[in-house]
Amino acid sequence: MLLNSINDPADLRRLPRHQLKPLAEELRGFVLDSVSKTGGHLSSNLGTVELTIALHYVFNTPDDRIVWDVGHQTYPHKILTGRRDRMSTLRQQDGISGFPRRVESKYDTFGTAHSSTSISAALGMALGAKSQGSDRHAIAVIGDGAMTAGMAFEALNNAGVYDDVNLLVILNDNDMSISPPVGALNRYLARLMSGKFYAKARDVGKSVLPGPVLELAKRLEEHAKGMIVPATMFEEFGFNYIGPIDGHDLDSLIPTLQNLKNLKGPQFLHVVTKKGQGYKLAEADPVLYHGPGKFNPSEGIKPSSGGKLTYTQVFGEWLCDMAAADGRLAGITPAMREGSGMVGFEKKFPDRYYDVGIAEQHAVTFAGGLACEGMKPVVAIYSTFLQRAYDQLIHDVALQNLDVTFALDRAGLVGADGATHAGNYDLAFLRCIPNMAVLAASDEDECRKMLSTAYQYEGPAAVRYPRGAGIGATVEKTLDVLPWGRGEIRRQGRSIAILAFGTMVAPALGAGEKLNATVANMRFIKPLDVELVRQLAESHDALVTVEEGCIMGGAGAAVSEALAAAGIAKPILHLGLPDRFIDHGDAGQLLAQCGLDAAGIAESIVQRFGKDEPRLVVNNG
Ligand SMILES: Cc1ncc(C[n+]2csc(CCOP(=O)(O)OP(=O)(O)O)c2C)c(N)n1
Ligand SMILES: CC(=O)[C@@H](O)[C@H](O)COP(=O)(O)O
Ligand SMILES: [Mg+2]
Repeated sequence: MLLNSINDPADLRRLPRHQLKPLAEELRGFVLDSVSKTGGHLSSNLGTVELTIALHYVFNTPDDRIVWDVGHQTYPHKILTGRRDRMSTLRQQDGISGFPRRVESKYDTFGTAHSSTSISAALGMALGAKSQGSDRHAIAVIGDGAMTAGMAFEALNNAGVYDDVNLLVILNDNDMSISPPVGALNRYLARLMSGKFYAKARDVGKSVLPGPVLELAKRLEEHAKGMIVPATMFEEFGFNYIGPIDGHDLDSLIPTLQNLKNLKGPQFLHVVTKKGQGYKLAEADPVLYHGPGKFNPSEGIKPSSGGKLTYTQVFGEWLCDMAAADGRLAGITPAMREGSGMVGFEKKFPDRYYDVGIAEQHAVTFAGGLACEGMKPVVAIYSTFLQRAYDQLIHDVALQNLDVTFALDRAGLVGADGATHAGNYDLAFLRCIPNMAVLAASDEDECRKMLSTAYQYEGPAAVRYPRGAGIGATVEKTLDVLPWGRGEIRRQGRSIAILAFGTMVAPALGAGEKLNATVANMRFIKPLDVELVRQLAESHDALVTVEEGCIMGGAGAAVSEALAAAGIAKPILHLGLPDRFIDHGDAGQLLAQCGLDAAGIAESIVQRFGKDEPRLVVNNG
C-alpha cells in the first residue's frame, strides 16, 4: 500500500510522478471505506482526491498555506497530513474534527466550516507573509457553491489590486452546492465551461497550461474562431484566470500548478471535478451522499424506515400546509433545501420557493423586501448560519418591524459538526433586538404551533428547534396558534420552580420528578411571560432556569432581568451551555456532560440549594 508510506506531504513529494495515480486510487478507496464506517461528508471528499495530492505535491506545505473553504472536503488532506490512523475517530468526541482546525494540525492553516472565508483568509496570509519578507504561497480552494457568497466577492475585489501578492485561488467547480447550484454565477460558470470561453488560451494561459491541455484549448480556439471572446469575470477582478482544467487529471493539475507557482500576482485556477467521483452511487446522487451516516458501500444508503419525526420534517410539512392556506407565504433557503426540509415545498410551490445560494445576509434582506410588498416570507435557516446575517436582521428587518418569520433549525448542540455549527447563541443574540419575538419549541407539536403563532405575528419572529428527531409527540395537523407570550406550568411541585425553555422542558420534567419541583414550559423567550415568572417567584423558595443555549445573555438572563425590573429578589440558578466552545461528539452525551440532562439538572439544583425537600436549604453563596 502506497498510502501507508505517506506520513506527511514530504513523503508524498518524494514519490515519483507515476505513483501518484495509484496513490489517488488508494486514497479514494480509503476515504470511501472510512466515511462509510464513521459517517461524514463523502461526495465532496471523493471529488478532491487528485487536487489534494497535486497541491501537496507541488507546494511546500505547511510552509505554503492551503486554506480549504468550508473544509468539508479535507478528508484526503487529513489522511495525507498524518491523520490517516485517526480517521476512525472522525467527528466523534475526542476524535479528529470533520473540518480543518489549527489546533489539530500545522497543515490546517485556517479553521473553516462556515463557507466562503477562504479567499479573505488566504489574502491575509499572503499579505502578512509579504510584509514579513516571506514569499510563501497562500492558496484558497473554494467550491462553486461557496463562491456564491458575498464574502467571496468582497475578497476577490480586495485581492485583485495587489499586483505582486503570492495568492492563488482555486475554484473547485463540481457544478453542485449541497443541492444543485443556483443563480447567475452558476450560469456564468456553465458558460465558461461551454467551450466558448474554454477556447480562450490567453497569452499567460499559453505559458501556464501544460501541453495536452493547451492542445485541447487550441483546438477549441480554432473552433471558436471569429467569436468575440471577452475577458472572464475573474480577469476583470484583476486575477490571471487559467482554466477550466480537469481536476481529476494529475497530468493537467501538476504541471499547471507548477507553472502557476512561478507567477506573481493574484492567480485564479478553475478546475472541474465531479462530486462523488469514483463511487458510482455518489456520482449518481451527490446530494444523498453529501453527508451520509454510516452505510455499507457495496449496498449504498438504504432509506430509513419509520422512526420519530424530525423537527425539520415538522417544519417542512407545516410550511406546505401554511402555504396552501395563505398565498402570501414565500419560503427562502440560503442553499440548505434538504437540510431545512424544503424539498416538498419546492415541488409543491415552485413559484414561492427561493434558494438564494450561500447568501444568508441576502436571504434576510431579500425577505425584508418581500415583506414590504405584502408577502409573508419564512426564512428557513440554521441557527449557526443566521449569525452571518446579524446586521441584516437588525437593520433591514427588525428596525422596520417587517413581517418575517425565521425557522431556526439546528438550535443548540448539533453533534458531529461540532462548535462551528452549534446553534448556541441565537437566544442571546435575538432577544436583545427590539421588535423581535423569540420562541423555543419543547416538542414537535409545539414546534408546529409555534411556527403558526410566529407566522401570524405581524413582525419579525423566530422559532428555534433542534437538529434531529423530536420526543415522539403526536403532531396535530392544524394551523392553530398558541396564546401569545404565555408559558404553561407542566408540573406542580414545591420549593423550587424550574423555568425550562425549548428542548430543556423534557429533562427539566425528569429533574422535577426527582426533586418534586415545579416545572414551567416557558415557550417564549421574548415576550417573556413575566406574569408567570412573578407567580412562580412568589410561590417558590428559589427559581432555576434551563436552556439549550449559552447562559450568558440567554433566556435565564431574561428571567433575572424581569425579576429585577419587578423588584423581586429571589435566589436563582441559571443552567445552560457554558462559556466555552463545545467540540464534536454525540449531542446527547455532550448535553449530559454540560449537566443538561435530567440527572445533571437535578444535581446542579441540589448542589446549589441543598437536598432537603420540601424546605430546601437556600444557599445564597
Ligand atoms: C455560511 C454557510 N452557509 C451554509 C453552509 C452549508 N454548506 C456546507 S457545504 C455547502 C455547499 C458548498 O458547495 P461547494 O462550495 O460547491 O462545495 P461542494 O460541496 O460542491 O464540494 C453548504 C451550503 C455553510 N457551511 N456555511
Ligand atoms: C458542511 C456543512 O456545513 C453542511 O454539510 C453541514 O454539515 C450539514 O449539517 P446537517 O447534517 O445538520 O444538515
Ligand atoms: Mg460545488
